[in-house]
Amino acid sequence: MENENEKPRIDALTIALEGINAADPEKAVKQWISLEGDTLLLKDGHAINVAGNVYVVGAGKASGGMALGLESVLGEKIKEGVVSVPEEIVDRYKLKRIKLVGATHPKASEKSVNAGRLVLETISNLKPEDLVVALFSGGGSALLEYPVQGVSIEEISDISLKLMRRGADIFELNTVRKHLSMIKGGWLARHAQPARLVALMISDVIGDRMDTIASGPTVPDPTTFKDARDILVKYRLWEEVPESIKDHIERGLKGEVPETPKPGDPLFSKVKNVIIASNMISLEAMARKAGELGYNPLILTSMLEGEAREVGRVIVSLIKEVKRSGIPVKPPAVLLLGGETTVTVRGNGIGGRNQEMALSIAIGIRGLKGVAVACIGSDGRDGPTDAAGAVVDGNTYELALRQGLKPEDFLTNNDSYNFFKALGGHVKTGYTGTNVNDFVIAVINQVD
Ligand SMILES: Nc1ncnc2c1ncn2[C@@H]1O[C@H](COP(=O)(O)OP(=O)(O)OP(=O)(O)O)[C@@H](O)[C@H]1O
Ligand SMILES: O=C(O)[C@H](O)CO
Ligand SMILES: [Mg+2]
Repeated sequence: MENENEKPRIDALTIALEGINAADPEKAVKQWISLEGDTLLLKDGHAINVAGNVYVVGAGKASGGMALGLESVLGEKIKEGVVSVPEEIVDRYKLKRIKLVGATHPKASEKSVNAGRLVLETISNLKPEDLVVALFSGGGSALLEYPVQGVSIEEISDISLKLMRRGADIFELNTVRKHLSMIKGGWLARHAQPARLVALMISDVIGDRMDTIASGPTVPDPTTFKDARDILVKYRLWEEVPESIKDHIERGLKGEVPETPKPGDPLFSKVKNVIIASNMISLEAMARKAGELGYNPLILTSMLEGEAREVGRVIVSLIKEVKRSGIPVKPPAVLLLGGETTVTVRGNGIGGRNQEMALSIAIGIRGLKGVAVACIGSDGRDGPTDAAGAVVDGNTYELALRQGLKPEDFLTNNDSYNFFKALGGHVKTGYTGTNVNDFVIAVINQVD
């Protein structure tokens, strides 16, 4: 019967929206900070005097919403601010004190350097009583840059693209970018001296390493010029990099140019870095919502990685075990996973890692009663499509066959978008304005 899956589908979507809501940039800032007289209070109890001027800087796809939240808390306290966002959304937020500048992502450009120049100018020649509030989120590395002397932004964006295409992960990519920048890797914090600095971050990085989020402009950098060189060697790019980049890294290796500021550097005694939204924070919010809906929630991970279709098969095995033996959690249950899978695209179809995972799960849960799974990209864009992801249940497979759609064929062709377009099941949120990676919500009732 179909209606036994209707409620799980609706509940899966309700829970998913709770996860996106928990990562809302404006709300997250307002939940994390408050102003009492001349004291800025953080949710973790940290208190900062704001008797001096307050300057705001930042960059990232969610940083416009963060700026909106900050203005509503600090208002007139803010003397001035510059935050870099994707040029497509630069007019989306109406701000009074903070200037949004449009730059480019995922490829950095002169617009990113312009934003970098404005940011550095904003926090130059400050006083000890001044406060800098930094707002960083995913996409910040491309949106904000100020290259080291002698290296061009084109050279940085070209080597970044080559590293991505050769499979470098975000930690490796940002290790290289930190060593070619006057902002990344803690340099922004040094530039802000002698003012105090609070950095609020929305994490799109698996494991939430703060030195990697937007390449950590305010965070001590444990990586070195040697790490950067080794990464370029690992991806067979050391012989290909422009002379300017090779020369700078070699001078860094010889100590002729300064290393990025390291953990333990006294400058960070006046810096406070906090993550105000992340995949785990959203998973915890979704677990609370699942509990309110009467389910036993279980968070399994916020660090999910691997080939989407294979990860889907593992999730199917977890669902079947819950139904069969109530292990690791008794039904009615909700399993919650987060992270960022990958897709090796071989076919000529259209899709995204969340839609592909949902299709793989639909194949595996065929015939299960009372089971629905939603796979969602929190930024609202799954792959080059207008869907955030998809929701499937134990009937999806049969429904597809009845319409002459063979799920396995669409999976083989990496054509998940067209599968859900034909059958239904797309989740469309529009651009959410945040990015804390992907969510999987598996709702499991015990109806048989
Ligand atoms: N036909 C397809 N089917 C499944 N996945 C695809 C397909 N085409 C592209 N992809 C996947 O979509 C990914 C790009 O998705 P997306 O644009 O959401 O990137 P992202 O990592 O989320 O970047 P951002 O942080 O900017 O959102 C690629 O890494 C690729 O693996
Ligand atoms: O901009 C970046 O570096 C990535 O989105 C990780 O935060
Ligand atoms: Mg995305």
